[in-house]
Amino acid sequence: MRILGIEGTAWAASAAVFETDDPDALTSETDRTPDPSSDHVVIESNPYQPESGGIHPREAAEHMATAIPDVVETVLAHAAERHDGPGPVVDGVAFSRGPGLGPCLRIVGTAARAVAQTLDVPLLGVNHMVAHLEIGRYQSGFDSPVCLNASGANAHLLGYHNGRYRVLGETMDTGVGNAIDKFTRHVGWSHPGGPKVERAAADGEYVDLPYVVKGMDFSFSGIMSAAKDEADAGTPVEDICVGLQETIFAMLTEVAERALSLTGTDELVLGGGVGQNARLREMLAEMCEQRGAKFHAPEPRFLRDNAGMIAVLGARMLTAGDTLSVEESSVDPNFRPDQVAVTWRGTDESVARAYTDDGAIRGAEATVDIGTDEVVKRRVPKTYRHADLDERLRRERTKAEARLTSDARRAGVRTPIVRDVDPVEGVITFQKVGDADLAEHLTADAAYTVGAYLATLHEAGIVHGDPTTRNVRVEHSVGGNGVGDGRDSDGDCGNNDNDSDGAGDESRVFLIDFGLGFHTGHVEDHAMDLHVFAQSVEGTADDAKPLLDALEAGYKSVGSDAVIDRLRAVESRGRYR
Ligand SMILES: C[C@@H](O)[C@H](NC(=O)OP(=O)(O)OC[C@H]1O[C@@H](n2cnc3c(N)ncnc32)[C@H](O)[C@@H]1O)C(=O)O
Ligand SMILES: Nc1ncnc2c1ncn2[C@@H]1O[C@H](COP(=O)(O)OP(=O)(O)OP(=O)(O)O)[C@@H](O)[C@H]1O
Ligand SMILES: [Fe+2]
Repeated sequence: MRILGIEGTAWAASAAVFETDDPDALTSETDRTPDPSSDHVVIESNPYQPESGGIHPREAAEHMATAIPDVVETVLAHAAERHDGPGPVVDGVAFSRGPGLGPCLRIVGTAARAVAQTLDVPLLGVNHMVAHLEIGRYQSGFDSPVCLNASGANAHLLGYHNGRYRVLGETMDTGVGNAIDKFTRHVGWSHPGGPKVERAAADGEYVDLPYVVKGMDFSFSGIMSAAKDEADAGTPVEDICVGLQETIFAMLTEVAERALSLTGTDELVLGGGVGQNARLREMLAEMCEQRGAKFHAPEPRFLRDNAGMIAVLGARMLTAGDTLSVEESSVDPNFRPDQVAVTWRGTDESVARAYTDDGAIRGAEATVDIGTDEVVKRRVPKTYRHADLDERLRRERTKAEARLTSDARRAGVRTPIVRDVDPVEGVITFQKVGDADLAEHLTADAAYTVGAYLATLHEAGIVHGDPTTRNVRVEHSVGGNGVGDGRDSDGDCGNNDNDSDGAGDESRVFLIDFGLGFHTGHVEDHAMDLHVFAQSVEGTADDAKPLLDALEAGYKSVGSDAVIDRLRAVESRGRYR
């Protein structure tokens, strides 16, 4: 099978030919794994370089209009050389349908339709973000990895579950590359800024900048304005570049680790143009090595925007029969990866793995030793982080966790009693609560209680900061070794797994892990708590809807509708900026 790929979402006018002798290995229908060493990919790219400022959509589209026909012609000539026998030189034409800049996408779409019609071969509409992740899965042979997409206009964590790629976490404002590029424009450097930051950082000293993660979501607006302020105040630019790399990439590495921890998988792949940065790759590799997880980063030509990844995913789609008619082949500038019906993978595959409790538990942040009635949580140094940043985060979070765990209990939310705190060493001793994580026994009742608990916190001006299904403990089996009176809401001491009367069950649910929490009265922060919990449910539950309905019902039983309204706004925000 030979596929032509065409890419042109923003800056890279690119065409590629992908050829494989074993197309069946590209779908889950067979047990075979693709063998990249015997496949063949050529990529021909022509980048658009703005004269000044960032990418201008109209100029970029003009670039596509002249460059796309050339790169397509070059790779088709290559395909013709490799082709023997009758029939068309390629078996399908794959193109980036979105996300991206509308004017650029339309040119790519038109070119793809024209070639497909001339050759009389099928058209394959590829989601660019899913292509950024599938190229890493293809090359690594990993089964069901978490994928960190670190590109210009995007930044998110994806995991496959139940026929779709779920967004486990993402930027709440700009993409990671765009954030870096905005800073470099501010200091007068030409586009793209990412590689220049990497070069400058080689000669700089670390400076502290704001670090913002909320569960597996994160935001760059605070750090970017602080970086600009530092530049305006005369801090050497190379020092700010070190601060930016160390802070932003530590944030991405932390959320990637949290996604590994939440899903239980031990495979991570990297995608996107910022993935070319050696420091980011080094941090991710180190984190994975220390957790015993496997890590794969494709080589740079497959990380930055390129048609090779489009052609490889196009081949998977053609093998699965996932073709587009010309009439339905319109482009979509806001095409989200979680909108894609993943036809080339089995519905029973999942990023979520069975959870095994073997004594010492490895969370994303800490190691936790579980005793008979005590739990010792140690924030061990993370060697992938700059030592100053590491020290600051461990100290701040240990203090916040001890204080907020107690504040939350005073506000009426069940949390473990804090028995001892050592902020310098980053160690807290807690009472042991529950006998399982909510992730293992996810019921509507418990989700209702989590909703009510979060609202109670918010009413008291506290946000949890990381309310995932692994940061809620439940008393699952009566007579287990957790605390509480062992009765469910019906008072019948029954197993609660199938008991979803929507009434909640406060005696058996506990919130833990307040290390990312803080005091705030902002509706936006409150809505983010709900969003973080909802994402963790969506990433792993087979049927998330009843659980999310229960969550909201529980929230409304205590909290304000304004927060639910804001949650809707958070969910619907266009994130491709
Ligand atoms: C939708 C699509 O058009 C978009 N594409 C895109 O953003 O191009 P990509 O090639 O994935 O990433 C470009 C970004 O990658 C950054 N970049 C490139 N090399 C870098 C490096 N060594 N260090 C840091 N950033 C780097 C650039 O500054 C730029 O912001 C996307 O994937 O989000
Ligand atoms: N007080 C407690 N009682 C019972 N189990 C606990 C307690 N504290 C932690 N655990 C167990 O240890 C696991 C990890 O704890 P915790 O979430 O606090 O660590 P973490 O490293 O911050 O995790 P992450 O950042 O991945 O959420 C929990 O999911 C839970 O199973
Ligand atoms: Fe991209």
